[in-house]
Amino acid sequence: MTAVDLRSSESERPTTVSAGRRATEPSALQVSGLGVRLGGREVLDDVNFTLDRGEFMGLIGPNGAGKTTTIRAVLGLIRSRTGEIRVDGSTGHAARSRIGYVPQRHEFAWDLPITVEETVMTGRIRRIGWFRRPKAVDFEAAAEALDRVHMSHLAERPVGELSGGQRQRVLVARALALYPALLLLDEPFTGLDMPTQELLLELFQQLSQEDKAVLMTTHDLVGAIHECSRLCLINRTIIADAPPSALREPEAWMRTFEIRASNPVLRTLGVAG
Ligand SMILES: Nc1ncnc2c1ncn2[C@@H]1O[C@H](COP(=O)(O)OP(=O)(O)OP(=O)(O)O)[C@@H](O)[C@H]1O
Repeated sequence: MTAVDLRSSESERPTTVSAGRRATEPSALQVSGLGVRLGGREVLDDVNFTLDRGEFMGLIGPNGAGKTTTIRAVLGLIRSRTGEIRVDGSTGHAARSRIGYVPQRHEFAWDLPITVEETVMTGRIRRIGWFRRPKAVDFEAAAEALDRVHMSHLAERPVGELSGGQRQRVLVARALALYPALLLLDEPFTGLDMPTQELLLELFQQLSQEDKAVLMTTHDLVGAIHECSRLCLINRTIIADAPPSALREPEAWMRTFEIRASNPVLRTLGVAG
């Protein structure tokens, strides 16, 4: 059985401090020399990056670049061939169990006969303990998380009845119910209308300003350039890692997406030569 975390809800809640890593504290996430082989192919090779609290990082690359694989490796869901992953300075399972993870929407079993609130509560299952009942602090955390995604009014609704945008918001609340210091988002905007994208984007930015570290994979390049504080361009390995303002030259984008200098997307991104 998973150990129950006895911390009170007060101690779980983060204090809001200014963004940026203090000299004495480890990075929220440190990926060093990560290599992953899947199906006999080298999917990731020597991937290196760090993510500090206060940062909102976009992990960007073409289909099959290894974005989801990177997230799955950080979560410990797949075995890496080389390298080391540290969460809050630790390689242990305990640190990983406090990562907030928002999977791609289709990965969740939406036909489960449970309500929105119960779905959010599944995000705290390790803390509650398997086969134990949630306590007042768990209900408080779930309510707070639902409130942050503006879904409190649908708490009693069966999840199977929700729209795509509402489902995405529930998945975000499920991750937030754990009060994570590190939040991993796998393509959170796919198929969402603009108001829902705006709501979530604003929330992710707020979370990073609340001293959380936020990592998002996305195919919305323009959105990432405008909204993320840092971008990692990946194609099997990290090709560039910098704030968007420092990625004004087309070469790194061309290498990452394997496109020519004449590709109009470069003009859309404002990086054409
Ligand atoms: N279980 C698996 N077995 C074999 N190969 C896999 C497996 N999972 C992923 N791959 C391969 O690993 C590579 C990286 O996949 P990954 O899903 O990480 O890419 P991605 O950057 O997230 O792509 P997308 O933008 O299409 O979601 C792909 O070539 C994919 O086919």
